[in-house]
Amino acid sequence: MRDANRSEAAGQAPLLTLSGVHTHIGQYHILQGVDLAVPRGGLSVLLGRNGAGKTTTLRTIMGLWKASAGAITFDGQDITKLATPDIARAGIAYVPESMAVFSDLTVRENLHLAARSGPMDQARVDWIFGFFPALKKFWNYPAGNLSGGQKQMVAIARAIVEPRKLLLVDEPTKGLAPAIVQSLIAAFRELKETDTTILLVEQNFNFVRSLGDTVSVMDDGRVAHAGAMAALAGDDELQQRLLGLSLDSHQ
Ligand SMILES: Nc1ncnc2c1ncn2[C@@H]1O[C@H](COP(=O)(O)OP(=O)(O)OP(=O)(O)O)[C@@H](O)[C@H]1O
Repeated sequence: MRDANRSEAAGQAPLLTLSGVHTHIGQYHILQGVDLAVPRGGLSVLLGRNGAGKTTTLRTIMGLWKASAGAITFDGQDITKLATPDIARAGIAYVPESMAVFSDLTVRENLHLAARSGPMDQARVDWIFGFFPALKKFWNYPAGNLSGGQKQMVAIARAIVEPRKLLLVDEPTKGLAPAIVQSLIAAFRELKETDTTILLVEQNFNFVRSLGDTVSVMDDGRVAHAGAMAALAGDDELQQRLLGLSLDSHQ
């Protein structure tokens, strides 16, 4: 996001707010009062060790799990009780960890299927090529032939082939080789420049330390820390305290 816009955003209400959100999955009480704010226009990161509740938070925002208490407000609208298709229509796109990509279809066909309101808008496709140039190169190739990082780009492109206000991405680096992670960092950097608001779930701190504007760290179904990424990135002791084991195992 450009600096002028970023300082403008500083005075604005967050695009997405979770206040005291609880989620039960069956008999398990997973989210235990999540407070989270995603500012407009930047890249926010949700960190935390395995099982902290990051994926459950994304799924609760999307209405795939229903919040049992608390409120979720998106762009001024209470979306806590909306059905998932209505939440998507309100302007939130979700890229799950499993990357919803059709391997047998070409990159073009993958994006075409994701454009629900009609034919793809060529100007928007060109905009996507601007930050994911690999997709232009492999436009007519089966998506199954692409590398893991490129498939991740197809999954993200599918989510934003139609305009969205907020993009939720769950652990895009999972299982990817370091060189491919580098190309994803470059792609996210370009995507940020387009002013798309992004909430990125990650365990790989090195992937997000230079990308994130703000960061929230989850532990045991709650947000244990929230602030500027620059503050966490520059404070080794805070990283150790908040991320401890997950940092050790992912560096
Ligand atoms: N379908 C389910 N049924 C029961 N428990 C679940 C289910 N899905 C998640 N959980 C539990 O909820 C807790 C939070 O899981 P979640 O996937 O949200 O964590 P996470 O922070 O995304 O972890 P990871 O980084 O491992 O994906 C974990 O203890 C997990 O075992």
